[in-house]
Amino acid sequence: MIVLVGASASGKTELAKILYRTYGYKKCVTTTTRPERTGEQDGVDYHFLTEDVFKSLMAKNAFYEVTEYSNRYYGIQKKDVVENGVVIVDPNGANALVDQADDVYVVFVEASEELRTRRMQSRGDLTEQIEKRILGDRNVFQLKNFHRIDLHIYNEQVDLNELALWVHEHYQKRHRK
Ligand SMILES: Nc1ncnc2c1ncn2[C@@H]1O[C@H](COP(=O)(O)OP(=O)(O)OP(=O)(O)O)[C@@H](O)[C@H]1O
Ligand SMILES: Nc1nc2c(ncn2[C@@H]2O[C@H](COP(=O)(O)O)[C@@H](O)[C@H]2O)c(=O)[nH]1
Repeated sequence: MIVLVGASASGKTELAKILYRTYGYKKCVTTTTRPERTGEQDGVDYHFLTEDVFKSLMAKNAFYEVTEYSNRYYGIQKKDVVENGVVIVDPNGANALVDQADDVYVVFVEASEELRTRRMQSRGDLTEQIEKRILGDRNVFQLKNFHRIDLHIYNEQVDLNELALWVHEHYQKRHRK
């Protein structure tokens, strides 16, 4: 499983879409209590749950891990981790998978704060939310917070198709070892 990790608007979602579309990876849909953004779909982008339902699943030990981000819960349900999958999580999620799951390949996606701010503005995020994410991400996405990184990539003015090919090839190479 490819685990994509990176700060907000580093490009993880777009990169993942190419991995599904072009190379046949399957999406591991995670679960959140945050509201849907315009264009997002329940069961496709996330499993969107109320806090009560989320907590009842926690009580049933349904998650590999649960984290809080921007005052909302996010979690990887055990049932959603599939073979040849791609999952997008923060360092807590990546560490939980590295420690507990098989065949985990962690890809850290980086882009500058300036570019990420512009991308968030273009997708219509609120200014206050952007500032909060930029500041919060400075602490969260530090190398020291990861148990392991297998591939470190930079999505700064590059062709995302080439970046996706790079990730796919490196992941496959590791499989052939
Ligand atoms: N290499 C690129 N070239 C052009 N646009 C890009 C590139 N990478 C990302 N973008 C654009 O930046 C925006 C943010 O990208 P994306 O949604 O993939 O980020 P993300 O890391 O998944 O963010 P979040 O964690 O906040 O959901 C999108 O509108 C996307 O189209
Ligand atoms: N540890 C986990 N992190 C997760 C999970 N699902 C998503 N994420 C991360 O949350 C942020 C915010 O995502 P957004 O869609 O609200 O912009 C992002 O960094 C994701 O990587 C999860 O199950 N566990």
